[in-house]
Amino acid sequence: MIGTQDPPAQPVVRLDSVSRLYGGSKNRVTALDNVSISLERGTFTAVMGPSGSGKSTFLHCAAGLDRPTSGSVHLDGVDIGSLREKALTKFRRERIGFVFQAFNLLPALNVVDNVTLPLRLAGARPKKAVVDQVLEQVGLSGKRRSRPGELSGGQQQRVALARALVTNPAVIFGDEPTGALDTRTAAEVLALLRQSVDVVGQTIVMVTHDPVAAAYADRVVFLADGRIIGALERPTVDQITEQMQKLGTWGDPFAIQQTGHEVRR
Ligand SMILES: Nc1ncnc2c1ncn2[C@@H]1O[C@H](COP(=O)(O)OP(=O)(O)OP(=O)(O)O)[C@@H](O)[C@H]1O
Repeated sequence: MIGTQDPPAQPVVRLDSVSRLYGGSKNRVTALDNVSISLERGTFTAVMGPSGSGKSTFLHCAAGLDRPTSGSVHLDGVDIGSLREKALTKFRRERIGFVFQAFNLLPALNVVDNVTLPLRLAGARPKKAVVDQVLEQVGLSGKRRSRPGELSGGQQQRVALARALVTNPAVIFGDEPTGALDTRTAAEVLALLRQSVDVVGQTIVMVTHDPVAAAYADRVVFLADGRIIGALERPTVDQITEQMQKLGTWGDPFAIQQTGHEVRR
C-alpha cells in the first residue's frame, strides 16, 4: 500500500568515508581509513580490534572528541564537522554521554552532585524526579550522599553511568567501561547498559577488548588497520572469540582467556 510505510529510521550515528591521519609526510599513520557506518537509535554496538587498529580514534571521531582528516560525522542528525569548537562542546555536553574505564568522578562531590554535574555545567537545573529515576535505574538510590571514595569500583562506574544517562543523551560512548572491574562487577554494569538499551531505547557504542562484554551488544564491529573488516549480529562469546582469533594479534592476551563465561541478557 502506498503511503502507509514508516519512514526509514534515521541513524543516530553516521560516519561517511571518515579517515584520520596522524603525523607528517615522513611519519604518517592512517589511524582510520575511509570508515563508513550507520548506527540505529536504540542499538548497542561493540567495537573490537587488535591493539592499534583504530578503536579509540573511531570512538573519538564518532563522539566529536576529535575531528576527522576527511569525511563527515553526523550525530543525532547534526553534521558535527560544521560546528565550531564552542558549539561542539555544548552539543557534546547536551547530547552525548561518556563512560570511561577510569570513572572520572570528582572525589569531593557526592553521588547526586557528580550525577547532576553535566546538567549544572549546561546551566540547567537538575529535576529531582529525573535524578531519582536515573539513580534508581542504576541501583544507587541508597547512596545519594556518598562520595566516590566510599564506593566500590562497580558502584563508581554506576555513578558514571547515571551521570551519562541524566541528560537523556542521543548516544552513550563507552571506552572500555568495564576494563577496571572484576568479572562479576563488570557483568552488573554491562547488564545495566543492556537494560538502558532495552528499556529506555538508549543508543550505546562501546570499545572493548573483552569478548564477554562485546556479547552484550546487538552488533560487534571489527576494525583492523583502521578499516571495518567485518561485523557480527547478536553474536555469542564463542563467535566473537573465533573472529578475534582469525584476526590475529590482540592487544590484551587475557581477553581471549575470559571467554568461558555465559552472557545473560
Ligand atoms: N595522537 C596520535 N599521534 C600519532 N599517532 C597516533 C595518535 N593516536 C593514535 N595514533 C596511532 O593511530 C593508530 C590507531 O590508534 P588507536 O589508539 O585508535 O588504536 P586502538 O585500536 O584504540 O589501540 P589500543 O587497543 O591499543 O588502545 C595507532 O597506530 C596509533 O599509534
